[in-house]
Amino acid sequence: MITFDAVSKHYPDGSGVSVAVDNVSFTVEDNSTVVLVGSSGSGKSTLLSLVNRMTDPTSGRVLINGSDVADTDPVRLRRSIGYVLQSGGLLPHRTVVDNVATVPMLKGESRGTARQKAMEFIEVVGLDPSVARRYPAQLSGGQQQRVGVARALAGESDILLMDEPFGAVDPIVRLDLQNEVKRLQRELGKTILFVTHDIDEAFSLADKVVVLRPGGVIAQEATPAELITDPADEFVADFIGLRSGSRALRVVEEGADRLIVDGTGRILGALEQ
Ligand SMILES: Nc1ncnc2c1ncn2[C@@H]1O[C@H](COP(=O)(O)OP(=O)(O)OP(=O)(O)O)[C@@H](O)[C@H]1O
Repeated sequence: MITFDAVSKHYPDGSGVSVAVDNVSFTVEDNSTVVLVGSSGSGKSTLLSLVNRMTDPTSGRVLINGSDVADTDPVRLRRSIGYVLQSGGLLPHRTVVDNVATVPMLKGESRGTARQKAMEFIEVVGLDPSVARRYPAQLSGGQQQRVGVARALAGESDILLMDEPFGAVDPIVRLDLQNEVKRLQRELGKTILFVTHDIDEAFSLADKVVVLRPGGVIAQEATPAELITDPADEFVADFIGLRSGSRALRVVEEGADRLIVDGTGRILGALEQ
């Protein structure tokens, strides 16, 4: 479980400070996916970077399974947490298998064992084993992102941090990758903190969505169904697009069921009773 406990992060800004995250508290339960959404600059990436200590908070604490990350060596912490970035972050001069094997090797596995493990994760993310000997530049964008996910999984951490991981791939591949993340979460029981600008992606992946407003403040923390049926205020309703175009979502009662329907009449899902 990841716990943000009254976390703030300020950066020096000329003569004053700029507030990236302001007194944020929420938890990511084990085996669940929490998605952070919010306008640009609302502190989403900063919140992720506080978990693996790429940044330290100005005040407050981030806890993993009850232990303050401030008490863990940052390098060890980073090796123990999977991190997937939009750019993929693959090493261009290493083959796919060696990219994925990097973390197991850093953790002390022999090259042979690390490569064997890497091959397993390459298959877990749905890549053909034949891509293992290629270099990142010889892969499509979607394949590169799968390698990024495989590399994050190869650390064998329960926790995955994903910062706009599918922002640069086309919509069809993106759907595919989202389904892959859902499958991995189900099958491998991961605890995932995910950042996206895409509200459909958030609704598709999240057990819980945290909507941030400018200034790094939580506007609402809720399940997708709660956000749709009971947005906290106009900012949230506008942000999730409740009142615009084809996304004008509404709840329709159909006998005993409560269905979520979009502006074109398409049924998107059913609310739990
Ligand atoms: N290293 C830094 N030094 C100074 N200010 C920073 C630094 N990193 C982030 N900020 C500021 O903190 C605020 C939050 O940034 P952050 O990248 O967390 O937002 P975000 O919600 O992820 O944005 P985006 O959606 O555009 O990626 C922004 O105002 C940003 O300019």
